[in-house]
Amino acid sequence: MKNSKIEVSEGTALPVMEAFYTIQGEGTFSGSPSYFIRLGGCDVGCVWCDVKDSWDAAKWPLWSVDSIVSEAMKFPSRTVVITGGEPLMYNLYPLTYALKENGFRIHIETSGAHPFSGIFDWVCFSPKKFKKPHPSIYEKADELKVIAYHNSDFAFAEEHASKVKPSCQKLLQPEWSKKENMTEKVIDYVKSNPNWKISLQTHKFMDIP
Ligand SMILES: C[S@@+](CC[C@H](N)C(=O)[O-])C[C@H]1O[C@@H](n2cnc3c(N)ncnc32)[C@H](O)[C@@H]1O
Ligand SMILES: Nc1nc2[nH]cc(C(=O)O)c2c(=O)[nH]1
Ligand code: SF4
Ligand SMILES: [Mg+2]
Repeated sequence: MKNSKIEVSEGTALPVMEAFYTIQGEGTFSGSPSYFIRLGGCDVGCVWCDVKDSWDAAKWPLWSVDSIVSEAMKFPSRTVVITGGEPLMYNLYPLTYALKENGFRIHIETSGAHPFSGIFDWVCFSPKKFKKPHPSIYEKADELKVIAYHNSDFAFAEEHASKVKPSCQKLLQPEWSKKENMTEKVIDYVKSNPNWKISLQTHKFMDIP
């Protein structure tokens, strides 16, 4: 067995905080049954992050790529969502290659703060003010999902919208703790700017993972 640090740097073993079968709650594929793989580790530091427990990678066990894939195979959906933490902190080629070989459709949820790696069918890019995105994300993003927490987030959303490819879906998602106030603003913004759509965290309303 190789040194585990080398395995993580090569992406053949990864820290897994949790892996669970649920319904994609957000974005373009909201409502789709999906297997979520949540990798541990994030250095972005969003003040409103709903999964702060994920930040310290050392807290989470290392799983081999083979064990991640064999767990995913136990569920009926062939769509996996790789999230975190920030999944692009790792080399995602070994994991995504192995998932593809086993017939999965692969989505990612990322802040884009690290260089892009891996093979994906759908890339959800959620840029953050707390750590600038790496330029490699802009040509990869299929969905731009900006969290509306403050009024300045609409201008931040437009700044990133100007850099993604024309086919990229543009979504505004109210930050959960500010949803009473921000949902109203998001509704008004989208009605005046119809190239945007609303994304809600529907899993939280349904009280599912
Ligand atoms: C927990 S993050 C993990 C993936 C990656 N680090 C990222 O931020 O895209 C998954 C998604 O949840 C969103 N999110 C996190 N906390 C949120 C909150 N309090 N309200 C609304 N969306 C939130 C993120 O913007 C991202 O789109
Ligand atoms: N149901 C459900 N849908 C989600 N979409 C993105 C999530 C994430 O945390 O990346 C998430 C999540 O945590 N649960
Ligand atoms: S980038 Fe994602 S995981 Fe990291 S702090 Fe922000 S929302 Fe949380
Ligand atoms: Mg979540």
